[in-house]
Amino acid sequence: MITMKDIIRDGHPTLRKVAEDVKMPPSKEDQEILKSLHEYILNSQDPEIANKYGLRPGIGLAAPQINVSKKMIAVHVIDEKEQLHSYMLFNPRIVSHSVEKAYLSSGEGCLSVDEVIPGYVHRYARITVKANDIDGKEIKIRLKGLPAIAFQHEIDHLHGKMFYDYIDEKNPFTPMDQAIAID
Ligand SMILES: O=CN(O)CCNC(=O)c1cccc(Cl)c1Cl
Ligand code: NI
Repeated sequence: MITMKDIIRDGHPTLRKVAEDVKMPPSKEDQEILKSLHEYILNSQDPEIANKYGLRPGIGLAAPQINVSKKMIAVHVIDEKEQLHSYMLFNPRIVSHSVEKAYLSSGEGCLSVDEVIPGYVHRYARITVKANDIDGKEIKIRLKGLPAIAFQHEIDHLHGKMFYDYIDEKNPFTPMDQAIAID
């Protein structure tokens, strides 16, 4: 199982690389890695397991964060309508998005960043993602709200981007006039 010692931190070069596409159909090894990312998030959201193994909670995880520079992400998050969004994906890419932006009013955090970096991270409010599922089948997902934000945070990891790259240092809490605040 993945624990915090497997998570690489800011400054490690892999976090700034563009990850490799995963060849389809996926190998057993790639499928195991993808499952381990998803397992970490579930474990990190279980108070007992998280406490026992000292896991920082997460709603998503990307393979580069465990020093695997391949396009794999896992997300497990409940949206504002109490709908569960749980995914393990290869090669996710945003194929279309809203003009409208959104941000988490509480800002964002990252397992690969040990300090708290306050500020609004402006992202697309709605996105359409194409990806391959664990068996290699192509899927298309439309997302909004917190799941859309989480997907953008994870897909950024596959392109060497970190959430704080978007925070305006001079005024970290710039509320973009047209942007939606998500609590
Ligand atoms: O890349 C994934 N992580 O670093 C896991 C820890 N961060 C989070 O779960 C997290 C926290 C706040 C906002 C977003 Cl969008 C995310 Cl994703
Ligand atoms: Ni992160």
